[in-house]
Amino acid sequence: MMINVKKITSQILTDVIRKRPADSFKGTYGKIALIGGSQNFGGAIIMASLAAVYSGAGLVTTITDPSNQTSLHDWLPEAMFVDWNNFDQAEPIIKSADVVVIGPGLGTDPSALTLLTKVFRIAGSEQKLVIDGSALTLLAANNLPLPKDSTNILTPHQMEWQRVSGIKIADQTPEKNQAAAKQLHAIVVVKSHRTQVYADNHVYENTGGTPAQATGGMGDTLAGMVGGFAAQFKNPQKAVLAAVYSHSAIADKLAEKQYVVLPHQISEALPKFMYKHQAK
Ligand SMILES: NC(=O)C1=CN([C@@H]2O[C@H](COP(=O)(O)OP(=O)(O)OC[C@H]3O[C@@H](n4cnc5c(N)ncnc54)[C@H](O)[C@@H]3O)[C@@H](O)[C@H]2O)[C@@H](O)CC1
Ligand SMILES: Nc1ncnc2c1ncn2[C@@H]1O[C@H](COP(=O)(O)OP(=O)(O)O)[C@@H](O)[C@H]1O
Ligand SMILES: [Mg+2]
Repeated sequence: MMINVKKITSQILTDVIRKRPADSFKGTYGKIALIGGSQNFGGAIIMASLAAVYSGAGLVTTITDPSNQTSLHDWLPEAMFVDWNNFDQAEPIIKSADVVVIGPGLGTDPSALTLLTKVFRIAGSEQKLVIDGSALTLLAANNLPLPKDSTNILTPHQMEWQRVSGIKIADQTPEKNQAAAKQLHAIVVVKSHRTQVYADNHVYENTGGTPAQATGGMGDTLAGMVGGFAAQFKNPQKAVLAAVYSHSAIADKLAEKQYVVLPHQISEALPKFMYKHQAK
């Protein structure tokens, strides 16, 4: 049976980006832990962290390889750092986070699998887990079940989705994707030139996006934005839709005058973009 695909439009922005109440503090806007950034892929977790901070998240901790600490703080003094080899220090931070983003630049070596397994084990029912990049590749390759209590948000590109769902890229129809997303009990963002979101029994399709986004780090940035929005805005499904829409709307604007859009430019544009489109 034909599935009716709903379009993601600018309407989602004023619907989700609320005006900030005067009587608020950092905690009002959520705590996020971002986990990733192996020695080879340090940029991924820095771009994801940049996106989370610039989206307006209240407090951001980046749990990554110690080789990234200096460059992280060069880019983002707002983020706190934890050495991902020190799980005793990382665990309480992960447990008390409203949102955990895991996967950007995580890598697929045994230590990455151990860390992913530990995080899945402690994920709680109040938490939102954004699972991206190598975390998706690892969970597919090792048949790791998703944590059953947390709200899980997967952000695969089409090849990562093929690995996770078993559906070949050419066969990734809305019907097949929705069936696989339901089976996972997860919100699934299938990223492409017209990204689709599978959530609360609906299929949404983004109306924006430009080939100027086809560059490394663009998905890492989306993962950080999804985390930043999910940390601040109550409804997780709508927060994901607003992040997906904002990500391409900012890129479309930049691509009016640029051949390629650099992922960090999207993050840097977020504060002004969100101010402009917040609820009246
Ligand atoms: N600067 C950095 O540190 C960066 C780190 N990254 C990290 O690198 C790790 C690996 O991610 P990658 O996505 O690069 O590698 P993957 O191996 O997961 O996916 C890339 C492979 O999938 C195929 N593929 C992807 N999208 C496709 C599509 N739409 N159609 C057909 N084939 C497609 C490509 O041909 C390639 O073989 C992740 O953890 C990611 O976060 C990347 O985000 C790139 C930037
Ligand atoms: N031609 C395109 N048009 C619009 N968006 C695109 C295009 N190519 C890639 N993108 C977007 O760029 C991002 C790529 O994600 P991903 O492959 O995970 O990047 P990363 O290198 O950060 O892991 C997705 O959000 C995808 O929708
Ligand atoms: Mg990616």
